[in-house]
Amino acid sequence: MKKLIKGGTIVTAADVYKGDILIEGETISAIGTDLEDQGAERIDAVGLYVFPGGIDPHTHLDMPFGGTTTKDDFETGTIAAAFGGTTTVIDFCLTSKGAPLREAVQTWHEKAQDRAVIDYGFHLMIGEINDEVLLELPGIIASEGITSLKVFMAYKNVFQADDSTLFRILLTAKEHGALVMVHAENGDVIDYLIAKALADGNTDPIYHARTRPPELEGEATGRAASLAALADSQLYVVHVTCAEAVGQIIEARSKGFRVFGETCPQYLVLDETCLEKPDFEGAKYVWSPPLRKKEHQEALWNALKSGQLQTVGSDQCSFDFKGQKELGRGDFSKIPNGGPTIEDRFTLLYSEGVRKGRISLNRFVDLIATQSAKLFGLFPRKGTIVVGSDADLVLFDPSVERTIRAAGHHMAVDYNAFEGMQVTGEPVSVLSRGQFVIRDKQFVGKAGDGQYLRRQRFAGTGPHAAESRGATVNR
Ligand SMILES: NC(=O)NCCC(=O)O
Ligand SMILES: [Zn+2]
Ligand SMILES: [Zn+2]
Repeated sequence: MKKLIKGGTIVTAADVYKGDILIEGETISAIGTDLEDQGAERIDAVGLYVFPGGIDPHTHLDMPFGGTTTKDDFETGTIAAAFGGTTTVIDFCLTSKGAPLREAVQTWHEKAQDRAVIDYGFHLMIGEINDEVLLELPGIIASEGITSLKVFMAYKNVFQADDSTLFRILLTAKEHGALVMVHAENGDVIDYLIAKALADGNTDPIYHARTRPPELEGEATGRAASLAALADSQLYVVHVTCAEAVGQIIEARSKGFRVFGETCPQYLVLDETCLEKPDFEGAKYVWSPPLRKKEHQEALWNALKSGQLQTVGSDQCSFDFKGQKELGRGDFSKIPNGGPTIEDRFTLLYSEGVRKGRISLNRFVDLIATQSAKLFGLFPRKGTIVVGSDADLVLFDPSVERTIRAAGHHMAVDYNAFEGMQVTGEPVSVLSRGQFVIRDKQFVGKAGDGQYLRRQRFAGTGPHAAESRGATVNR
């Protein structure tokens, strides 16, 4: 049945205007003022913003880490995402050294396919490079539409790859039209600092931050950018936290290199003092890279505003405080890294960004959806509101004042990292490909309704540029 969204304020990365949206099947068939019902179900959006569904380019659902597995899987995680205004997630498919890449991709399909309530894609982690990997990769990029590859420069002896692997992946990515993503921290030096801290008896959560200083994120970011430039390839730095890393990205971009950056809500609103909370509560705030001193937040907001950082991902990676974060009592290095953020990403960016005058409404949409669609090969199917695009829409009430609480959230964890924060705005209804997933703040979707997304190759470079129809990114 057709649906007519009537009288809302439509917001894209370029425009803000009052209008109606007609949905036929899974896509938008008309946009205009005073559109006729034509037998469509009428949905009143007066007083609401109508945003494109959020795209979360950075999630870890059902992911093993540090001897345990994230609490949120593709069902609970995507339900929480939908409540929060996100209609697409791109999750990291982990691989194991020595095992075929296709096995890992198959495992990730099995985790997601009967559970996701919204659409999803995968990035592929590359931990080593050898003949098998080089043989398999082009086929996976082409047939699976996995057009982004992830390299960890930290987590020594677990995920960390060496510089030669990163460089060769950058070359391969250029050849086959993929975007290389890096977790940029100097894992070797961090490994030494952790061992030293523990040997000195410094075991509390705050030492997680002290052993991963911003200089080591800046250094790794600059190194990755230099290697990308040398390879004439494209680089996306995930979860940027500090002025040092932002500076490296700005410098690389000023020289014309294709270097992009993402930050996350936790780095914009929380700071290092959270790790000092008593009774081991600081463990709730252990992310890598760590939360920084408050002064770094200004550099992040400025870079989001000016376009030097392109996206805000959640880095959703949730572990219970009880039983999971507690694995690191007496040894901070054993605290599973990550936190629950998928549900609050959208509203936090609106509330802290738009409402506090740090970014415009258009920039909000660009950061929460459009740039991710462009960088990760989903535009214009997703990330905007145009005739022919998927009807992934968020009806958002900008006037609601509320307090974030674990008691009311939909993630499967026993705490919320933003507990007690006052925010303005709330998604009221969320549609994914024309179907309500959230209607009047109630979940009405179905596990398994989310579809796997084969994504286009990276836009604008290499022999595959012509395949990426019209997708320009903010350079
Ligand atoms: N960020 C974090 O602490 N956990 C998730 C894994 C990663 O992205 O490094
Ligand atoms: Zn990371
Ligand atoms: Zn991550």
